[in-house]
Amino acid sequence: MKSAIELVHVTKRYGTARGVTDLNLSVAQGEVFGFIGPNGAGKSTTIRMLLQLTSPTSGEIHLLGQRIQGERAELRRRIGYLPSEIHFYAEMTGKQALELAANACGLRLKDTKASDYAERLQWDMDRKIKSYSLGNRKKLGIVLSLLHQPELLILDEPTSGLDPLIQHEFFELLSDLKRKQGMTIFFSTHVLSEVEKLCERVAFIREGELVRISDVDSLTAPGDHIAAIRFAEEGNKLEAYGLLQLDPNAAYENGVHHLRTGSRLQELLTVLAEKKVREITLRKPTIEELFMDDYREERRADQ
Ligand SMILES: Nc1ncnc2c1ncn2[C@@H]1O[C@H](COP(=O)(O)OP(=O)(O)OP(=O)(O)O)[C@@H](O)[C@H]1O
Repeated sequence: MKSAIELVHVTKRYGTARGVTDLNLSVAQGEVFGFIGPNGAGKSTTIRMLLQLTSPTSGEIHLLGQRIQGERAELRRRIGYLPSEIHFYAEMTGKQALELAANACGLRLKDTKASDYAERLQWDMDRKIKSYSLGNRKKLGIVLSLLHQPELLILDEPTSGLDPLIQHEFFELLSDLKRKQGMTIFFSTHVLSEVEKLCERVAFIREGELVRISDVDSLTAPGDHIAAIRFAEEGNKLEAYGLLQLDPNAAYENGVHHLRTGSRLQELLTVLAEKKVREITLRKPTIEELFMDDYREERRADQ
């Protein structure tokens, strides 16, 4: 399959300061790809390079089959971008802002799908921008980013300010765009649970380096669960019942034993079969928890 984004040994330095270091990444056309990392990890730097707002210090970037080198206005027209913070002329209505943007792309607003998108997001484009809540500004930004039917959509922290219902509708819209138009979506966030809902693959970036790229579905092993157990017998049983041997990070809090089974679910069940259990819940680890594991392992390796 052709790639929509290809980073080859991409490094960006700001003077002597780190931006990102030796990124290698390939996003296929039509893929929804999550880009996750804490503040300062290098997400915005990477996005700025994809948008040709800044150049890499070294390495190559290919977008939609073309290498970025110098000014590529034609390529930019095929890309949609939703910035994390959006600023508009306050006295305009949303519709006027859309008209301005449509004209700049050589389009007439009524020939675009703007009103369909606005309806799906329950956004009233006739009000003045100065009256907008954060959520409404975001909605304007979303519609603007989609106005010219881009092949590649780059979203920087797209859901901040959206309430859960609208967020859900926005994700449905993105899934439709992928399914019906084969749009590639590159999605940066530090709200890790979002990528579970939307993305097929995810890359974790930290301190400017990619630490992991993985299919969202295969982030956890089949039997891997987070268990919360309350035994009939009171008190901390982590040692006595051998739970620390199953998971060295197991913890006891307010009468509940928390642990992660990893590949040892069967062993946990054997322990439980011999004890009186009052309550138990099992759930899959979230991406946050998986990410924490990467941190822990690295910290252990550093020590
Ligand atoms: N213009 C700049 N000049 C100097 N250093 C910069 C500049 N932009 C970013 N950096 C540095 O590059 C590193 C990566 O920052 P970046 O903004 O890309 O991270 P981020 O993952 O987008 O974080 P956030 O979620 O906070 O936006 C940081 O160490 C940051 O201080």
